[in-house]
Amino acid sequence: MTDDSNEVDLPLKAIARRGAISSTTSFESTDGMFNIEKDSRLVKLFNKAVENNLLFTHLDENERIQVFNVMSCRSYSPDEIIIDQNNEQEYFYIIEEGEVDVYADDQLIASFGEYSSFGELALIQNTSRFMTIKAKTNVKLWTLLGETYRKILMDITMNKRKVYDEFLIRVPILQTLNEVERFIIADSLESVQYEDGDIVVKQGELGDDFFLIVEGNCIVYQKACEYSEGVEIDTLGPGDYFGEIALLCNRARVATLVAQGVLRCVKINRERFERVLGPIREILQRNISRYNSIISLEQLHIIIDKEKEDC
Ligand SMILES: Nc1ncnc2c1ncn2[C@@H]1O[C@@H]2COP(=O)(O)O[C@H]2[C@H]1O
Repeated sequence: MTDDSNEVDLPLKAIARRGAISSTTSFESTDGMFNIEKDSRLVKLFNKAVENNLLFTHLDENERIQVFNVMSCRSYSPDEIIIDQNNEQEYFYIIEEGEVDVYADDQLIASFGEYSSFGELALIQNTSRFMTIKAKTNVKLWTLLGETYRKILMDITMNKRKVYDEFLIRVPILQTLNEVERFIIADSLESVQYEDGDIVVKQGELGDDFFLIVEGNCIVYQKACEYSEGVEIDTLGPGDYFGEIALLCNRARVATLVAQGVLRCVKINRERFERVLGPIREILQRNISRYNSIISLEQLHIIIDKEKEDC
């Protein structure tokens, strides 16, 4: 095995680009490797390799990059053992070049090729993998120690809670929540940024996200019917929210929101919305009637109230 030393010689750089709210922490991985900022080609390769991996889908781009940056590169020749069954360290692997064979008690159980990832069990638990992995060809792969991944995840979570809590505590709609409820929301937030004129949500389209504005403003436009002109009906700013109607009422967006200058938001997807915003669902529903809307939102209320009765 050869450690690709050019990787280690690179200067230590910041591990994550700053998002709307992001936390950057430096880590020294437990296998002695430092953070090495990965170039865009590698980030693309890693993203592709983990695209169907559940353990990465809940991380946003910044968080994934923090994990990628502690991955170490190793090269192997054909037939070289990459890991043997009795090795106590647990790794997750991404193959950049070549192919590997996986054996359990000398039985070939799987083969993996370029851009594939394997060993994700190592990321969630601390048990022996009972697998021997052998290079089939010349192989270049990237490894992540399970322990390092778990530490990063813990640090990301703690940082995110701390950073977001300072924001969430000032959001009017969340005033009734306690600290634990705010932490649950913080864990689910993803930061997004829009440039001046960007359409964030569009009337008539289906949507899956609920937004809180961190910084900047957006203008709310609405049209009375499909063919009429959009009319400016409101402006939203820091601490305001939008996008709840599509999620609460399971219907298309009732307004178009356009960024005015740089707009920084955090968003929660549909799947998490129900779970984390349950405690303020009723307030959100009640507030819909306060909108200065040019289309009737009464109908929506009838639907919501009916749903409540049915429950
Ligand atoms: N006056 C308004 N009328 C309707 N929706 C509004 C208004 N002001 C802000 N909005 C938000 O615009 C959002 C557009 O997407 P949704 O329909 O999901 O949810 C809507 C509300 O959150």
